[in-house]
Amino acid sequence: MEFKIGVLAGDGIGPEIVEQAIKVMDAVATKFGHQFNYTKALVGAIAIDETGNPYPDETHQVCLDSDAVLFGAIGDPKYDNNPAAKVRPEQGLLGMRQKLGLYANIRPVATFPSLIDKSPLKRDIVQDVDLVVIRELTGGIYFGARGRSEDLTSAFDTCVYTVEEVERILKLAYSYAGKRSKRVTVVDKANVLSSSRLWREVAQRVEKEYTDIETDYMLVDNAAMQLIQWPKKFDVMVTENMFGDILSDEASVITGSMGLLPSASVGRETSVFEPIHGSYPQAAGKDIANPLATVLSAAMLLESLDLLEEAQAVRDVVNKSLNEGVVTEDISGEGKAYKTSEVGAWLAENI
Ligand SMILES: NC(=O)c1ccc[n+]([C@@H]2O[C@H](COP(=O)([O-])OP(=O)(O)OC[C@H]3O[C@@H](n4cnc5c(N)ncnc54)[C@H](O)[C@@H]3O)[C@@H](O)[C@H]2O)c1
Ligand SMILES: CC(C)[C@H](C(=O)O)[C@@H](O)C(=O)O
Ligand SMILES: [Mg+2]
Repeated sequence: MEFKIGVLAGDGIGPEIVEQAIKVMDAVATKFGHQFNYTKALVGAIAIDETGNPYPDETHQVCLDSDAVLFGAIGDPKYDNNPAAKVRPEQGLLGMRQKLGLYANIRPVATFPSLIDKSPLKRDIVQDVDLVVIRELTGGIYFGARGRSEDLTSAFDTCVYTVEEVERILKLAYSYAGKRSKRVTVVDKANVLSSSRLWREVAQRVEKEYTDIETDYMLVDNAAMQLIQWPKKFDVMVTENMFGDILSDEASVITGSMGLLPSASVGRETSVFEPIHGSYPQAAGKDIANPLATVLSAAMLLESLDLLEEAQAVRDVVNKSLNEGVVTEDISGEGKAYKTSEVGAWLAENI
């Protein structure tokens, strides 16, 4: 079969890691007799440099015209270190999520058996963890009114959620839980925030529609602690935009590296598949970043195209590379550290 894939590599390590995922997708295409037609488009700092816009209209059109989009990462220290910058790479990512209506970000976190000892957490804590963070992606404090007082002595950000936004993400989380171990943990800060009290009110209503699913409510500070103390307690964790951002980075500690966690951003228009990590500027151009989060995002992309066997082949070859120690420096420990490009080539050869 033939598919149109939008490719938004972005900044920093973005191009290097996306290149490896494409090698793997091309190997899948050869093995299974498909054709992936890639269209590259600009996003982030590189898009600002070349067009002045972090998410140009042409890029949006490429996303709309694609069956799925593979995304690398955005972000550049020249903007991070300049709080006064008027246009920022992150606006490209947020603009894309908003314009494509990508309201749900699905971030699976599962232990890789061969990496158990790479986690700083104890073996019995990380063994057999299999959870998914479902992060609301187009609402909350990321998209509320923000600004600065006229005399510049204060600034504000606003966290707003509507009943409809909360209901929509909760329903997606419950339908996910229905296919898994039937447990949902709703994470909020309902003891303080009125937006969280709205979440809890809506959740208490939605919960009643899913009588076969067990619901827990947990305050986010407690959830941050329990996530690394007893991660096996969680199956589907659903939460608002900023809490989900923070908790999923925290969860990467369970697997052993930020370079391992993939995600799918789904919603109204074409879905986008993106590693949870950023542009890791310290590693840009050095061929050392772990490409597996992006390769596993490509596996989620294949799954979204109903290419289930193909997605499994990608997961299998990733596991094989981990078992055989063909890995980058973040998880190589005492063993040989392979280059980003070497890992990509090995995966493609062994698919
Ligand atoms: N989705 C995105 O595009 C995205 C996500 C997060 C951060 N950012 C942006 O990225 C820039 C850098 O942010 P940051 O340093 O806070 O976060 P980051 O995720 O880029 O890096 C944090 C740390 O995680 C590790 N890491 C990340 N990716 C890795 C990989 N593939 N292999 C091995 N180790 C990896 C490294 O130790 C790195 O120092 C900022 O401009 C930020 O806004 C973008
Ligand atoms: C870069 C930033 C805007 C983004 C977010 O906070 O959503 C990132 O941290 C992520 O997790 O994709
Ligand atoms: Mg993040």
